[in-house]
This record gives sequence, structure tokens and C-alpha cells, in this order.
Amino acid sequence: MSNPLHRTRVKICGLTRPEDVDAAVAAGADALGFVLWPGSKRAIDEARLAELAARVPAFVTRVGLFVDQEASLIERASAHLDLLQFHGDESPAFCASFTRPWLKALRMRDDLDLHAMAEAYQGAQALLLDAYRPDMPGGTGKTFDWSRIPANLAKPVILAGGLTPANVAQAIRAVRPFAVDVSGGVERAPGIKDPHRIDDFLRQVFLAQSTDFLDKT
Ligand SMILES: O=C(O)c1ccccc1NCC(=O)[C@H](O)[C@H](O)COP(=O)(O)O
Repeated sequence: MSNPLHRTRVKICGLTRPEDVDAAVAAGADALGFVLWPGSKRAIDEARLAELAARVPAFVTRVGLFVDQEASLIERASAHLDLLQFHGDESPAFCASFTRPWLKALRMRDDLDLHAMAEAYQGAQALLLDAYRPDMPGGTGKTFDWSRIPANLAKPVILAGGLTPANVAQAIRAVRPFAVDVSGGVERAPGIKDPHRIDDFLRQVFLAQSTDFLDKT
């Protein structure tokens, strides 16, 4: 994103509690992520999704996270979601088979060819890039080498993986992503967000792009 007027969008992920949804909305988050994969410490079930999604106001995007799950579950959950985020080995055709726009999450394993993935998943709204750990499909709390992200990728980038209030400004300057995505960096414990850290994260994003704007105009 080379436009100095671009506002880096923020997604707060792994929300499990009403008060955390409210805190993220109040802080100015653009999108909220709900993990529907039962293997996660941040997993919620469909009833909880319905409850949390109903609190989200207009113009804030409700994103559901899935890892190689049944189409029937994704279809039911879609009633409460604006966007789907796929973290497993889902094919492009599977991702595109629902009534919602979607993101493909990619873990930055050493041999990952991002240009090839952008081509394969060209139906995605964006690629969410996260750290690779063989035993975890997401939410690792780890950063990766941001210099591996090519500037000319054919899809918008959502930068994830180990972002915190302390490093998000540096990440934005290094990568210039469409959006940043955080989970562990704004938590007190897995699935339990800290409203002060959420505020601080949003503030750091705002400051990073404000100084960038002033530098360029
Ligand atoms: O959070 C999880 O437990 C999880 C489990 C399975 C798939 C995805 C999952 N989380 C994805 C994310 O929350 C985002 O990729 C996140 O921004 C990165 O997490 P973190 O490094 O903790 O900020």
C-alpha cells in the first residue's frame, strides 16, 4: 500500500467474551475474529458466535475462522458472519463455495511460494500471512521474517503473527499491509483480551500511519 492516505485496517482476533467484543469495537477495530475450530484455546461454539456477533455494530466486519471443517458448519455459522477465514488445507474451490467473501490464511513455512498462492487463491479478498509452527494452524504468537513478503504480491496482505502494541508500528512501516491482525498480543490469557492492550494496539496503528502521512505530505 503506497498511498499515504491508506488507513491500515485492524482485526482483533480470537474473541470469546461480550466485554472483549465491546472493547474492540470501542477502540475502533475494523474487524473481529471468532475461532470456530474446536482445537483452539480461543474456540467458541455456534451459540456463542450468535451471541457475540449480535453485539457487533454496522461497518465492523465479523470474521469466522475455520480449519478444515465441515461445509455444513461453515454454512450455519455464515448466518452470523460477514467474512470467512480459512486456516487449513482448504482448496480454492471449497473456500469459494460459500455465500460469504473469504480470506486464505497462509503460514510462512520456508518453502511457501507466495506468488503461487496468490494465483491459486485469486478468489480471496486478501491473504492473511502468519508465522509457521508445524503443530499449530494459527494463533502462534510468533512473528516471521517480514522481508519475505514481496511488495508486488497480487493480493492485499493482512499481516498476522506475534504483533503487539510494541512492534505493530514497525511492522506497518516494514510491510505496508492492507491490515494487521492480532490475537495474543492484546490478551492477558488465551481468549481473554485486555482492553488496555487493545486500545494501545489501535493507538500505535494510528500513530504509525499518522507519522507516515506527515512524512509524505
Ligand atoms: O488463535 C487460535 O487459536 C487459532 C487457531 C487456529 C487457527 C487460527 C487461530 N488464530 C488465528 C489468529 O488469531 C490470527 O492469525 C492471529 O492474528 C495471529 O495470532 P497471534 O500471533 O496470537 O497474534
